[in-house]
Amino acid sequence: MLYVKAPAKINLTLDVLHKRNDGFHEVEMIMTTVDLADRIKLENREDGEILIATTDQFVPNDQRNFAYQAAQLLQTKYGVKQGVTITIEKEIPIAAGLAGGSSDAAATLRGLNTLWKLNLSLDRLAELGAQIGSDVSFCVYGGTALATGRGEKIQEIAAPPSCWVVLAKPKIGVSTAEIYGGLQIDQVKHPNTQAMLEAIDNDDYEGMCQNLGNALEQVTFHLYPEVVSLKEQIKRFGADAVLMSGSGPTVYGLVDTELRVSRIVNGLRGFCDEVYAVRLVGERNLLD
Ligand SMILES: C[C@@](CO)(OP(=O)(O)O)[C@H](O)COP(=O)(O)OP(=O)(O)OC[C@H]1O[C@@H](n2ccc(N)nc2=O)[C@H](O)[C@@H]1O
Ligand SMILES: Nc1ncnc2c1ncn2[C@@H]1O[C@H](COP(=O)(O)OP(=O)(O)O)[C@@H](O)[C@H]1O
Repeated sequence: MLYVKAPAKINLTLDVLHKRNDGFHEVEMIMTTVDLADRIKLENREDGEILIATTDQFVPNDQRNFAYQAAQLLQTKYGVKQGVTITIEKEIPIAAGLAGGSSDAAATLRGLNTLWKLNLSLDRLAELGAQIGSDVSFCVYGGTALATGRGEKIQEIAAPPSCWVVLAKPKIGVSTAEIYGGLQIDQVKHPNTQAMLEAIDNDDYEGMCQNLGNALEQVTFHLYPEVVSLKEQIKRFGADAVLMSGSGPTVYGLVDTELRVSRIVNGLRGFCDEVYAVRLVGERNLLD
């Protein structure tokens, strides 16, 4: 039996460059891990079955679960005869832009690599992860990275300046496919990825705050105006900078003092039920 942690990610930048012939979009994103994590228990089964148990009734408990797909991929690629019971204690909100499902898949890949003694490299696990979803490769490594391609090409970068992150998720679930589908490529507002890379490199908190940017905001904001109001609230209650993560609808605020974190969290009471005060993890492997 083995426990693995599956942390959420946020996007510090998300740029969309163009639409590809395979239907995906070419992206350039800076992603970083935060210390809000699902907990996954992996227990060997001699009957070869893959079973999913989850604490959240809205998470699928069959082949649709990305953790199931991760286990099945390892079984078929490497002729594994064992099965596994995967118990997912869900902490990361679902369909939120925080890569919860992708991180569960990545943690399952890492965990089963150990439990089933497969001895695969992280690079190989990340390659396999890309077959499940574009965000899984990043989640295999965690830490902070520049992700390109459809999101699966990962280049590790330094950890961003340490700070608090207030995450707020409105009561709506967003479909990533719908948001990419609504994007008009000639109207994209491109973030300055280079400036963000420089800010991170220089451990420059203000520079990081000034250069947050997400090309998908305009689509999600148009479809769900409540996300715009939430972003305004977080800013008004004192965050240094605010951005939507991924395709949304979660919005996060960066703050560098604990006192202001509680002010924002208290201020959001009544506007938003799902609020989390977390920290950037930034570096790889701090959570396992
Ligand atoms: C927007 C981002 C940013 O990190 O994250 P989330 O909001 O999901 O957390 C990712 O690009 C999401 O990655 P992920 O959620 O793994 O997406 P996938 O399952 O691979 O794709 C779901 C659908 O989104 C669209 N898609 C996804 C990635 C991409 N580069 N271009 C796309 O057009 C496609 O329509 C695809 O069918
Ligand atoms: N382990 C899982 N946890 C959460 N959602 C999952 C999981 N496996 C599959 N899903 C499906 O993935 C969809 C996207 O969820 P999630 O990964 O939480 O969001 P996002 O892609 O916005 O980061 C959900 O609607 C759900 O049906």
